Amino acid sequence: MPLTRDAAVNTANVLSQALPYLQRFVGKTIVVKYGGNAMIDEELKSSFARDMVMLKLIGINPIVVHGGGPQIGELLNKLNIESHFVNGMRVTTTETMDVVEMVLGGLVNKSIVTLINQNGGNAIGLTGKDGQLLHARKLTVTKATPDLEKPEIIDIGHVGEVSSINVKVLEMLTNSDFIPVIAPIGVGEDGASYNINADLVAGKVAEVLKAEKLILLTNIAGLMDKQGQVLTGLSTKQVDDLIADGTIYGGMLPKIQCALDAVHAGVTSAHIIDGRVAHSTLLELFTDEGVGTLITNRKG
Ligand SMILES: Nc1ncnc2c1ncn2[C@@H]1O[C@H](COP(=O)(O)OP(=O)(O)O)[C@@H](O)[C@H]1O
Ligand SMILES: CC(=O)N[C@@H](CCC(=O)OP(=O)(O)O)C(=O)O
Repeated sequence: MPLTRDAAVNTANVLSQALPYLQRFVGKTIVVKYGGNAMIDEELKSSFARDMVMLKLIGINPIVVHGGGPQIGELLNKLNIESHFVNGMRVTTTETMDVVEMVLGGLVNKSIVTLINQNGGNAIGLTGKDGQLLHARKLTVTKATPDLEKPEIIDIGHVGEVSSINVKVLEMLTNSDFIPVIAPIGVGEDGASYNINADLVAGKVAEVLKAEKLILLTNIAGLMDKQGQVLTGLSTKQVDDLIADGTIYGGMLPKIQCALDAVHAGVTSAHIIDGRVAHSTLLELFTDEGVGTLITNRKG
């Protein structure tokens, strides 16, 4: 349907208002973490894919890292395997690791790649095994005990952290106009698979690429205080206090940790935004309002 004159003028105004942001971000790399909880319905998934295609077309370099926690949980459920989490990380037995690899590297990765390609982009899906993109080592998780000198070490199985990233693979793809879509599975020195929290992978990718922004799309309006108000412009000290008093828990723990690590390592800003809002990435990048929690490297 053709636009009315008013609607057409409005569209032109919106495009024109985006000009200063375009000037700032063209040529820059933006790492977007697409959480499994933000993959709600087909329309929303399609709006995400269109945003990535549009960024690439206008000369911004999007790198997608995806999650898929709820999708893994669904298949584990069908297989009668229980899900357990420690500090927001899935306890990953050998049996669970197989399911994680199938769901993330197969189902979820290929559905995002297909959507981007259907919308006119050129996406290539990778797990950390492809081109040895993500080298991983076992993650050590500790729990405080009354004896502060000796925290208890908890074994959560095949859960990893990124030890190094083969940046050449990403550079090769992005220089050839592809959009990399990365599933958070790492490879150990012995070739073993590691399940890595997708937020942590996105944060590390943003760090090594010296990205302009790390955008974390999730299923909540942002980082909230106890009253449910979205918090923004937080310092490291404030975040530590919010973790200590239990305001930040579960899946928000790795998210906030990787956002802080990324900005400390030189990423200009990290954003935790509501992936349930259509075109939330474009709103965050190209409007003054923004749509979530902004974290920058502020001391205090
Ligand atoms: N302070 C907080 N503010 C907002 N969400 C929080 C907070 N603490 C914990 N959460 C939880 O973290 C969840 C987001 O993490 P997670 O479910 O792992 O998302 P994703 O799948 O997008 O990575 C929220 O839905 C919320 O339940
Ligand atoms: C170790 C660990 O917890 N890995 C995650 C990987 C997927 C993920 O991070 O998905 P979301 O971003 O959708 O939560 C998991 O198994 O659920």
